[in-house]
Amino acid sequence: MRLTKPSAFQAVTDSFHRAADQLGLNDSTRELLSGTYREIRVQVPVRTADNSTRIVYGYRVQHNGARGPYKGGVRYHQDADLDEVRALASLMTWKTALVDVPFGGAKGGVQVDPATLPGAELERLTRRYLSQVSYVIGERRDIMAPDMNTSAQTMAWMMDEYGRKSGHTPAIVTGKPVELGGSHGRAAATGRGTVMILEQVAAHRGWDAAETTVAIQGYGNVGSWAARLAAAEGFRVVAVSDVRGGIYAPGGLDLDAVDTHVRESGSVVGTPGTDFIDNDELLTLDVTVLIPAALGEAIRSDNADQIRARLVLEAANHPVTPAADDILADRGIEVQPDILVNAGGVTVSYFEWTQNLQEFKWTEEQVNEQLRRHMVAAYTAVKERAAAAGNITPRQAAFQIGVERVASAAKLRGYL
Ligand SMILES: NC(=O)C1=CN([C@@H]2O[C@H](COP(=O)(O)OP(=O)(O)OC[C@H]3O[C@@H](n4cnc5c(N)ncnc54)[C@H](O)[C@@H]3O)[C@@H](O)[C@H]2O)C=CC1
Ligand SMILES: O=C(O)CCC(=O)C(=O)O
Repeated sequence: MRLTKPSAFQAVTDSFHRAADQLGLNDSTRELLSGTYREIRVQVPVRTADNSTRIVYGYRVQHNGARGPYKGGVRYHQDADLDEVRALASLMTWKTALVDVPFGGAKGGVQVDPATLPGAELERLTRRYLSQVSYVIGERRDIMAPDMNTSAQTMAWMMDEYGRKSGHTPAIVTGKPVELGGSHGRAAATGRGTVMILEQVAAHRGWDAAETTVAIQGYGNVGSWAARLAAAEGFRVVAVSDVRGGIYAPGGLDLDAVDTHVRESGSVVGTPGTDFIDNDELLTLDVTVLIPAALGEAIRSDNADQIRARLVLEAANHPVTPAADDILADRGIEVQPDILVNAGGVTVSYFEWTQNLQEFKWTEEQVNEQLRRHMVAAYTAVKERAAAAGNITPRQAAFQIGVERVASAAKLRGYL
């Protein structure tokens, strides 16, 4: 029984400790892997349109680099504090290990609501943040990428700013525009990886795609690509949402109409032919599959017993708290974990990085084929580990695999 709400970092570390118990890790290994290697907080002064200065705070947390350079996105959000960034950085360590790309784990955050930064302020903030953290990053040290409220444009500004001091260095960030050395397929990769996992589970369970209904919270980069690609594979996407609310059409959404409405109005809400639902209602719809693809901790102990989906695919990072995870497991609802489901993004980031280092471009077909190879291998490893252990969840199996690989690399390097 948990009496106080754990912080985000404590919550994701809970999964690490469960894996560490199951693997029988010794104390020094546990201490090394549960902590972070380096955390920096920087002041980011931003000159505003009225010629005053606004100070915001940015973070970069490098969690573990045993398997390769630190790797992870940068989030702009008013709640992106050090604890949240730490939590997200640690997830990157287990994620890169699980999908077997040669990176460690890191994450960045700037604690600001980007909607409050008009015009050129967002670019000035991005350049200043990059410059403040430039002492700890590098194309073979720590490589950034987009996350919530950051985009290919943000990465273009970061690459350009880094290049002012260090010379043209495309591999310093991934998720760049294709014209600047970004990889074909990176924009869609996290949503595509999510749908690859959906296909695997559906095949395993014998679900017919047309009968499989899907609700998605969040219609940004990840959620919108997951929706479009799931629909393209024949799944029935019945509900999507964004920060302003959600839309529902039991027969299936017309996603072209949704995209047109988003382009014109900035929100999914009000798409013709749909009913309004709020985000709480979306989470508790009677659907086959629920895909949280927005913020962390969307599913908590206060709403976990109302979830009616048979499968939760964690496209967002840490969308299910540990207490909610236990409730869902007790209720027989399968949860496929973030470090597997949303790993398509960092996998294609790895392909982008290698393309940049080799100064060579892959086709989109090559990218998607290699992405499928990594995603299916990771899914299969998780399924087999869970089956062999008998009584562990996919999350526990995924963490066991990730933690085992990082512990092994740390030992081989002589850290332990
Ligand atoms: N972009 C990427 O490649 C990856 C992203 N992720 C995770 O996926 C999630 C979504 O990221 P992106 O799609 O990149 O962000 P995004 O900024 O492109 O889109 C976020 C979406 O969530 C909605 N949203 C924000 N606050 C909300 C709230 N309180 N309730 C409901 N909806 C809300 C926004 O309106 C928007 O539709 C995050 O948890 C992120 O960490 C994970 C792996 C890679
Ligand atoms: O593409 C990347 O390097 C990192 C993506 C990310 O931040 C994540 O997987 O949470």
